[in-house]
Amino acid sequence: MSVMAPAADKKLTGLVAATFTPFTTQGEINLREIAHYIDYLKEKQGVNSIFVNGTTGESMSLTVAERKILAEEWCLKAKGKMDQVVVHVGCMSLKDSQELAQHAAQIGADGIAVIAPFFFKPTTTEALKNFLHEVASVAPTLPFYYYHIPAVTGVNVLGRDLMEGIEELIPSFRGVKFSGSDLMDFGQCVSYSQPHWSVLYGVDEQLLAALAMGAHGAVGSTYNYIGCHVNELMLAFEKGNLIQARTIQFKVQELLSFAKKLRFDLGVNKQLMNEVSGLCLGPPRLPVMPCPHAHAQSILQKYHSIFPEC
Ligand SMILES: CC(=O)N[C@@H]([C@@H](O)[C@H](O)[C@H](O)CO)[C@@H](O)CC(=O)C(=O)O
Repeated sequence: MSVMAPAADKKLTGLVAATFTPFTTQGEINLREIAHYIDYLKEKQGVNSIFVNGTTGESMSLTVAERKILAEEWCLKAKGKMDQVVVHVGCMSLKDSQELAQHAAQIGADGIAVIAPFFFKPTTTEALKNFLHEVASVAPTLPFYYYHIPAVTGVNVLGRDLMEGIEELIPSFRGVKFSGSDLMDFGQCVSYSQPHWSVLYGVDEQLLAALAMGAHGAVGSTYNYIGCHVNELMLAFEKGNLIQARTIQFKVQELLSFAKKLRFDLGVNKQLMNEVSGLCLGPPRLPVMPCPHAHAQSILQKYHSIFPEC
């Protein structure tokens, strides 16, 4: 594999889809769907950046080898189509994370992100920072993002505390993907952030509140299938049309609260994407269970009743 030139350091903004990992019906990674997936996001959803191998991509259920093959394919097929491909390289093992970070640099990713390890959890901010530093230091030319998702990791270090002095430790630090609902911490991250950093929000059902706090963009799973509507939300907010922005945000909430009553997990989420997009992303991988047909159908019906065609 040839080593690519370091990615240009562009600020990550706007709507970023956290992609699902395509699997065959036998549960193997399905690379053939990736090019179609990218076209779908760009043409039908107006999404121009992707966050791959994250939570939605079931990274923790993939082998390191699978994650490399997937990252390579996403970067290759996104070339000339997507503005940015950020590869999540977080693992429970520091060595695995470093291997994936080096690999992301070799394949021309635009950035890497790292989640807090959550089996042996860092018990202090310093321990978490040291872990992130060790990963970032093997790919020093790649913009580095901390992936904050405390409800999943159980690591409750505040984003703002993590940011304190971080650039001295990680010169490639470029921001946080903040998938938490603590809007005070989020606001403090934005207020502390440097002009070349991005603070992106990852709880799709309350994006508007984060925009009011100054979010530079949004990363989420639902942007795979409601991206075009959320783009309108962001545009309305930018233009100061809060009524329109709120109307769209309330629709997102209506869909998600309906889905949550029917056990909205990754299996259901992925099936909704399959149904809406017509792509063949397959089932999730165990331990995530496939979505029962009846659930998928009623959520799909709700989706169509709330969101007309883009
Ligand atoms: C816990 C979780 O999966 N959160 C999602 C959200 O997009 C979430 O699906 C959405 O807000 C619906 O609850 C993202 O923050 C995750 C994400 O960006 C990723 O897959 O890396």
